[in-house]
Formats: sequence, structure tokens, C-alpha cells
Amino acid sequence: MEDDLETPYWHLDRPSTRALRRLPTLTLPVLRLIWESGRRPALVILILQLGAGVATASGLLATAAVLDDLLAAGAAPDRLMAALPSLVLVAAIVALRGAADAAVELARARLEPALRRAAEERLFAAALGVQLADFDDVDFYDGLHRARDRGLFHLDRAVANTIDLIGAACGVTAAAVGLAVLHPLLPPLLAISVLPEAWAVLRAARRGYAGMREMVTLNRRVDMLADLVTEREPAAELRACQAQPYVLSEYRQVADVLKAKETRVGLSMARVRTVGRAAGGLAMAGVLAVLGLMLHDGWIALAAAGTAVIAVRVAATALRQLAQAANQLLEQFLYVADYHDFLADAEARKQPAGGTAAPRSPERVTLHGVGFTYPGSRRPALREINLTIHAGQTIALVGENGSGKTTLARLLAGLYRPTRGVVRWDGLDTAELDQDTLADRVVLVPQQPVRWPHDARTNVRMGRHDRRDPGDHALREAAALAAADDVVAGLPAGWQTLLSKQFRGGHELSAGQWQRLAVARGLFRDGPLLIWDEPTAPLDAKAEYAVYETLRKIAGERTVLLITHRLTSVRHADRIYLLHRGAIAEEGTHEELLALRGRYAELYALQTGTVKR
Ligand SMILES: Nc1ncnc2c1ncn2[C@@H]1O[C@H](COP(=O)(O)OP(=O)(O)OP(=O)(O)O)[C@@H](O)[C@H]1O
Repeated sequence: MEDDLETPYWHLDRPSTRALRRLPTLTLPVLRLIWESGRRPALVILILQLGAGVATASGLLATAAVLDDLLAAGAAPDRLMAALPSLVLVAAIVALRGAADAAVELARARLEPALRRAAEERLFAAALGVQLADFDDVDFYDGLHRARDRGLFHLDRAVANTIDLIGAACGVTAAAVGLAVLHPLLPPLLAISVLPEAWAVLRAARRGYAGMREMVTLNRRVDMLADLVTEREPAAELRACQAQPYVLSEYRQVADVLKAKETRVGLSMARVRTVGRAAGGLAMAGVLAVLGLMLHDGWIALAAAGTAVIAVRVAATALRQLAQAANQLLEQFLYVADYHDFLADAEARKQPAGGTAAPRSPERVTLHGVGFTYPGSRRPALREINLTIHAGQTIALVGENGSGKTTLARLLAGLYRPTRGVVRWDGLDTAELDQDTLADRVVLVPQQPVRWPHDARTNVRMGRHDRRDPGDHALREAAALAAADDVVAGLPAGWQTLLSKQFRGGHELSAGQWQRLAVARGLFRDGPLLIWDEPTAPLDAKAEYAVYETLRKIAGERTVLLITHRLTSVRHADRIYLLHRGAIAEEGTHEELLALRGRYAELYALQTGTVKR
């Protein structure tokens, strides 16, 4: 198990040091995103941070003036009166700084949601813009999930940290400038006083970063287990298999290793910080001693020395914040790099828009020597497929599990592009057709339809969401033809019933009821080429009969491609293709295939109980 944890099969994302090296180049896209999504609040924040820096520097100088007046010779009331204007100035600057900090908070409240929204939309648009085959590409899929689950989250925090970083940098600079004005020797003294702690913070950051890289895969495994334990989908089977103890023990194995690693890294970071703090204390004592000497030898006035002590403390605090923000940014940029890599990858995969419009209602769909291999697979899922479908025909695809039926249906629907050969619509290569118009002509009712977490109406209308349907006539007709009207009639709020148990008031349907809605969705979509992939598998006999009646009614007006394991349902098809291991093994009408006495005849005999023993 330990070995499995170190080199696990679920280790898809290899953590790398690239983010560290790419830090400068990664900052640019983040800044661009800030600029594009929240220019005004970003500018306000920048100006306010600079203003706060100037206020800090002037505050220090005004403090020096106050001390100067207070420490001058003369009666105490006179000295106080002399210091009063500078005191008022210090108070005003402190108030201004406070106001600037509050205004930064307000601007942040505007910037961060705007940025999150923009980043999310980019990710969604990129994911929606790629082709189906990209989702079968493990690298792409993993990149998408890293970008979604961690990239977005850390992008948000990276922006917050960038703001803190700028604020802290302004604070350090302001303190250094204030000190330089008091005496040119003071900024180097400041540097000496903060160096040990800066070293410690950076060193601790590097250890934390290295530890985080080690733990990426373990955390990923815990995330996977968390999904398994908390999601609704696996909940039933997990319990039915009584797999709870197994899942919990698997969690413990990973979590124990994770805990040990986290503790080791945490302790090591704490040790480095403690050493840094101790060294920082010593350095500060040294600085104070040097200040004392300067004071003793008359290099610096008492008031300036007092201010210098305040300035060094201000700078040390700001520097600590700066190092902390930089430290967190190092980690966050690793994930931000994932986000940007995903966007770049999706952009490269995006299909160029345009091309010739697909025929409105193709007369002939032909496949010439078509083959298809899934990304990352060695064995082709389809080989040398040659077939022609004429308008108005009903074609059936049959064959054993895994023989390639769904893959072929998706190729015909234009969802996959052949890796060999060509698909033509009326002689036109579909790869060169405008993909939007191609998709527009196709209706696909898939094997596992989406259960849209919306109301029943939207579930059906989603087939063609922009279809105008005054009075819901088409909606009701599609529902009646798919035997989905009964389902809707039984819902507590009819068409308005929310179909998702994940939300309050949601209603759950049975597998067959969902399937009826999916068939209704396909009928509502309407189009010249209908592809039905196992449309009736979970349906009861009555609903199945209704669906096949509908199919028979619309056959002739539409071209229908039907995939099913129930051979009795395809007897009337104009042509039946039997797939075996990705190739067409037999083809013909039902009678021709029976006469062949091959695989089809054997399967048919098995299903109808007429098999000879
Ligand atoms: N997303 C995928 N990535 C890689 N290989 C896949 C993918 N989907 C299917 N395959 C493989 O392609 C082959 C054909 O699968 P396909 O789903 O087309 O079969 P099918 O005939 O529709 O099966 P069934 O009757 O079980 O629905 C199978 O060997 C399967 O393992």
C-alpha cells in the first residue's frame, strides 16, 4: 500500500517546479484578468495602497517632528504647544491611513466577486468549446478538473494575496524612505534587522512548498474518497455492497500517511521560523545598540533615533506580511498555472468556427473506411466501416457489449471525428462542414441521458432550448408520443416540478421515467437525422410499445438510426448492421440475416427462445 501511495495509479497530475520558475510570467495573466474584470476597484486599491505608503512615510516624519519638539529645551507646556501642530498632523495621518485601509476593503469587496465571475466564465466557455473526444483524453480531463477544483479557488486567493503583497511592499518602502530622510545610514540598519526573519520566512516557504508538492497526490486521493462518501450517486450501491468499512479503511491508510507528512512539514517550518525569530531578535538588539552608539556620538538626534525604532518595527511588520503573502502566492501560483495551462490547452483544441453549412436534410449519409481510436487507447473502437444511409430509412445497429455501436452513433452525430476514413453528407466531408449546422440536423437520445437538475418542462425543452413553442403545443405533443405525459401528470407541480433531490422541494424520478423524458426531449428537438441509443432499455412494456409506435410513425419522414439489444424491435428496419469488435460483421434485412445463419441468427434465436439444442 505504501508503494501504491508513493507511485499511485491515480497520480495523474505530476507536480512540478515550473510554477516557481514561471512566477513572473504567471503574474501577467492574473494582472490582465484583474484589469479586464475589475479595472476600477483595482485602480482604486492601487492608488489607496500607494497613498497609505505615503501616509506611513509622512507619519514617521511627523512623529520625528513631534519628538523633536517634545525633547527640545524649555518648559513642558511650551514644548507641548510647539509640538501641537505636528501632533495634529500625526493624528490626521493615522485617521487617513485608517480610512485608506477601510476603502481598500470596500474596493476588494467589489473586485473579488467580479474576478471570480470572469475567471469562472472563462473556464466554462473553454470547457464548452472543446469537442467530446477531448473529454476522453485523460490529460485534458485531469487538467480541466484541476483548473476547476483548485485553480479557480486559488486564483481568487492569489488576487487577495497580490493586494496584500502590494500593500506590504508600499509599507516597507515607506518605512525605508522615512528612515533615509532621517539619516542615510538607517535604511541599511533596517535591512540588517529584518534579514534573519525574511530568510526564515522564505526558507519555511520553500519547505512548505516542497511538502505541498509531495502531498498533492495524497490530497487528490482523499478528494476522490470524499466524493465517494458524500455524493448521492454512489450512496446506494456503496451501502448495498456494505463497502462502508472498506472505504473508511482506505481513507485511514491515505489519511495516516498524509497526517505524518503534514506534521513533518509543519514542524520543520515551525523550527525554521523559531530560529528566524530568535535571530531577528538578536539583530534588532544589534540595531538598537548601533542606534545608541550613533546617538552617543551625536550622529543622530534623540528624536530621530526614537522615530527610527518605530520605523524599524513598522517595516519589520510590513516585511513579515510581505513575505507571508509572497509565500502563499508561491503555492497559489502553482494552481493558477494549472488554470492558465488549461485555458491555453482548451484554446488550442477549440474547433475553428465556420465552413460550409451542412445540408438541411441530407439525402445520403456515407461512411468510407471509417475507423476511430479513443484518445490514449491502442485498440481502435471502430475499423473499416463502410455504409450508406438514405433519407427516410430506418437503420439498426446491433451487436454485443463493447462492439462499437455507441461510438459509431456518436461519429454519425458528428460528436467524434473519424481517426481514419471519412463521413460524408450528400458527398460533403463532414469534417469541413460548419459544426453548428451539422449538430443542428441531428437528434441524439443517448444511452444514459442527462438528468437536468431543472423542472420537467426545462428537461424536455432542453432538446432545443431556443425553439419557439407558443402554448407549449410541441412540448405536450413530444411528451404524449414518448409516454412522458403520464409521468408529468403524476408530478406534484406538473411541468413546474423541480427534478432534483439535491435541492429543497425537488422530486426524484425512476430510471424509466427519466428515460421517457429523454425520449420526449429528443422528439421535441426534432431534426432530419434521429439517433436512438438504447432508447427503451429501462422502459416498461407499455412505454416501450408507445416509443416504438412513435418511431414507426415518424420513420419515413426522418432518417432513423436505432441501437438496441432487443432484436425483435429491429425486424422492420430497412437495414441491420451487426457490429463485432468494431467492424461490421453482418448486414442486411432481418430475413437476409436470419438466412445467413450467422451471429445475428444465433442472437435472435437466443432472445426469442427458438435456439436449437
Ligand atoms: N470514452 C472511451 N474511451 C476509451 N475507450 C472507450 C470509450 N468509450 C468506449 N470505449 C471502448 O470502445 C469500445 C466500443 O464501445 P461502445 O460504447 O461503442 O460499445 P457499444 O457497442 O455501444 O457497447 P454497449 O452495448 O455495452 O453499449 C469498447 O471496447 C470500449 O471499451
